[in-house]
Amino acid sequence: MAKSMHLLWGSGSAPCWRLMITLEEKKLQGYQQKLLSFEKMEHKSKEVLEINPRGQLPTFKHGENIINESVGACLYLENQFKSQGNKLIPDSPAEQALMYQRMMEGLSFLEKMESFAFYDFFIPEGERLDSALKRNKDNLVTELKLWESYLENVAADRYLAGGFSLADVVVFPNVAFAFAYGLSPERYPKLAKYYNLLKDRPSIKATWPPKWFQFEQRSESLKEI
Ligand SMILES: N[C@@H](CCC(=O)N[C@@H](CS)C(=O)NCC(=O)O)C(=O)O
Repeated sequence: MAKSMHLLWGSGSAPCWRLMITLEEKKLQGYQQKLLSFEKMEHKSKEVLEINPRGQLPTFKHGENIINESVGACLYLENQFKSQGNKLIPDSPAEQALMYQRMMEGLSFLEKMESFAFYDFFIPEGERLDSALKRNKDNLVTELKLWESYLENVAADRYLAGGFSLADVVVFPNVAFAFAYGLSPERYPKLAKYYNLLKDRPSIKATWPPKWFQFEQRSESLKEI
């Protein structure tokens, strides 16, 4: 089954990582995969563009079914392989609602983090403004405080929506990204606790990005947050 799956991915990409965690959780090891380099612009190669006209990673195919959007791919895999591996969508309506809520909020979380951490990369030199960077920083602090409150009662096997779920699949890579980029565990203790509770989970450990920083000088960019 997994042999008919093809994944093109990039190291340090949260969207790629969430899909790879899902593949592990659903016991779909053995899928075909290729690590591409963002620095070498391999995400814009013919190999990617043929499957994903956006030229983004992940690029994913199951047989003839193309599903490149990472959250869509995670939902697809959970639906196609419901009874295989770990169940990632809870049955209880209350937990399911919370899971979908946090899973989709995880996308805003990543966007806010990237808007600040990669400001210089996204905005050409002549267009950068201190005021815009400050606004992005303030937005990120507000966002991080929100997640601290969501994780108020985090404990072993009590994550974002109860047991481990697609909410964690989407959000954990963001949290790991934040700490990899220098976020202070003292200022964000609940996020740190969540990180420590999940970092050794087999699906997460097995797929940990071999390389975080495409741009070494940005590796401390969240230190002052
Ligand atoms: N919506 C996509 C976004 C994927 C995405 O943003 N990938 C980034 C790497 S993290 C990428 O390939 N960026 C290159 C580009 O957009 O040109 C998903 O969640 O799968």
